[in-house]
Amino acid sequence: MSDKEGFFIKFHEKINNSLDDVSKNNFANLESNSKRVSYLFSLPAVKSYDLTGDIAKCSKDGEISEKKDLEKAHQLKDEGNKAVQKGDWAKALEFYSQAMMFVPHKDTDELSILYANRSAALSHLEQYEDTLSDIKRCLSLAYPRYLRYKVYERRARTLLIVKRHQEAITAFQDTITALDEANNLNKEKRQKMRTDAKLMLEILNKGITLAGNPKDPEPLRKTPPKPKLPGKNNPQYPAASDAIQIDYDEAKGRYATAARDIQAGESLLIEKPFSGVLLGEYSKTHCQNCFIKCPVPIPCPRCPNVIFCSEKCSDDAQKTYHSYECQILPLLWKSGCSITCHIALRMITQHKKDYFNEIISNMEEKPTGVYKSGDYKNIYHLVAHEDKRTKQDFLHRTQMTTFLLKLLEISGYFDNKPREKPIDINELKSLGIDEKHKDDVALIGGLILKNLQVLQFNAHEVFELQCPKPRVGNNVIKHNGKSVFLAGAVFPTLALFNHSCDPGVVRYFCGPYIVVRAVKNIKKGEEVAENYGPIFTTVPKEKRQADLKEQYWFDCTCVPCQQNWPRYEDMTENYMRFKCDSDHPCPNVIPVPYDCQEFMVKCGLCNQYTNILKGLKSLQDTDMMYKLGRGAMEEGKYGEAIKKFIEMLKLYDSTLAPPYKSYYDCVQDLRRSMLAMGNYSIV
Ligand SMILES: C[S@@+](CC[C@H](N)C(=O)[O-])C[C@H]1O[C@@H](n2cnc3c(N)ncnc32)[C@H](O)[C@@H]1O
Repeated sequence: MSDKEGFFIKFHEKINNSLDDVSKNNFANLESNSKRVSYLFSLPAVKSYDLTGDIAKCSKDGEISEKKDLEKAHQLKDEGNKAVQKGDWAKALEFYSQAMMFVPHKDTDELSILYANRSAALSHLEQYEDTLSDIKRCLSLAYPRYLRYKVYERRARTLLIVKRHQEAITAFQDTITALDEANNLNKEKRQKMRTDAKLMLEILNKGITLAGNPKDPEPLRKTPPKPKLPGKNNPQYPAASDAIQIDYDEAKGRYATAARDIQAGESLLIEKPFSGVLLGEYSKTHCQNCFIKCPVPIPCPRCPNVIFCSEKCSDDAQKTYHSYECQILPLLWKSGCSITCHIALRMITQHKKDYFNEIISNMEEKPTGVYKSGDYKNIYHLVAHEDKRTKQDFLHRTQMTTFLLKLLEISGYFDNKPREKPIDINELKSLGIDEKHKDDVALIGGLILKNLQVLQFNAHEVFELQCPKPRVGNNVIKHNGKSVFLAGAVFPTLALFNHSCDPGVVRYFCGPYIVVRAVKNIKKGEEVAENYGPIFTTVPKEKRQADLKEQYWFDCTCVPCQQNWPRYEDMTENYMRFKCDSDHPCPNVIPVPYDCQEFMVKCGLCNQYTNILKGLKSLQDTDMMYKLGRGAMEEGKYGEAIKKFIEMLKLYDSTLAPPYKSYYDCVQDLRRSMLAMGNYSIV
């Protein structure tokens, strides 16, 4: 194990080895999560466990977390200024952004200067909405009064470019007023700026009067709009459309089915995660709160560890989880614990302790009523397979819980007082938690242990497409992007969908929202299944089944598994799979060779005849449609491509039964075109 991997695995091994058989047996007899956690914490070997040795190995000079550091901020600002002198505005933007992350909270004047400098870089890079945002931030801080004329003038000129003339008038007026305090400017320069601003005011006022005093256009949106389901939502499961219904059976638990015929392309579910956590390696490039890439970040006021895309995301995080996680994040990352551990912790830090104290009394009752994505009780009742767990499994997860609880204690969570100062390694000399938090250990520890079990089966990866830089004059071709795993999250309604090796849906992300769309036509009453990893077109049945059993603890009985469908590369194209189109609905498939001379073929099941000529005629145009769809895709016209692929699937479905290659070519391209609608970044 390298230090880079952290100490979490070693920690488990050591704790495991330090427990005697009696303790392990006692533990095995415990019947609730909270008893398991409390018991482990009562053992001297656990209480006295010293974490400092483990941590020291993976921290530089015993430092656990990076601190705000004005000197470092100054160095980075200087680099930014040098980049400006070379005219490299993109580099300047990067350095100023990095510098901001290290400015201590109290040094608001320094931060305001960085915002002002960055607004200049953004203006040169023609990112006008960002320029205006940074100017606003700069002015809301302690930006020196004698310099304010500069940013007011930049604001005025930027507003002119984006044609917000009414606002530009105010900004020019502010420039003139601010010039009174510009005591660093010599008289002539000051006078010239004043005259220019007055002239602009005259021109603007005249223009606006002539145009009939029109309203300014709305600012351009920086964040993607919240996606919306077309049509009606399911009243019981509002994150899903009314085309989805949730059914239950003893063997499969809950699963989604089609409440009516669903057309390929339909949006079926849009949901925000109950909890989601960005991977540590993206904490300086993507928003901690909504996971979108942010080239113009705003820093956390207290730590240099994370960035946010907007004040809204920053506020959401600061008011909840991040105030507690701020100081413990580096330790969490360095420990090498999984993203699942971090989500289990976030599910706690996003609410105050009192919230859990209030809801715990009726937690075991099955939730009824509207299934809301923000309701912890729904998460608590997701599949955890508690009855199938071994004592070793419980012990392992309870050990994870002890570490997370220790971090919570250090974070100030139990005292409802977010920690301000960085962690001192000596605080980790013992894993034990102060006696006064005994009840918290039982309550919150029990919930973390439950979260860890639930997340094992119900968490999803959050990804974005990383697209290569386009050649000059080209569109960004997003379907060629690489899917990159950014974060982990739990989506409570999506977690009710079961798996199939031939899934009916695709999922992608718009900001923090997951969007689930049909990639096939699905008949009323049929299952709407998603995919947990292995797909029949690429992975052999034995491997799919083994992986699903190991990870999700079920035996897959989907149609491709039952009928042993061939992988894509093994699909033969020497016959077509006609659907029996007798008057009585018949599920049979009639294999017809390509060189078949007859046009009426008999079904071996219902003995009725199917007119294959009619079917072949309807498929005549599919080759051309596919070419057009692919062509649109290559030009980045994904809406057009999707339309063509959907039309094709309709024709295929009216005649042939999968699996066959051209059907999966079409489904695959439909899937790729839809993925291109989601989050992406240029690399
Ligand atoms: C994300 S949950 C899906 C919803 C779950 N059925 C429920 O009742 O809440 C994953 C779990 O559902 C069950 N499951 C998923 N797909 C299945 C399938 N194709 N057949 C049987 N069980 C399945 C397994 O128990 C799996 O661990």
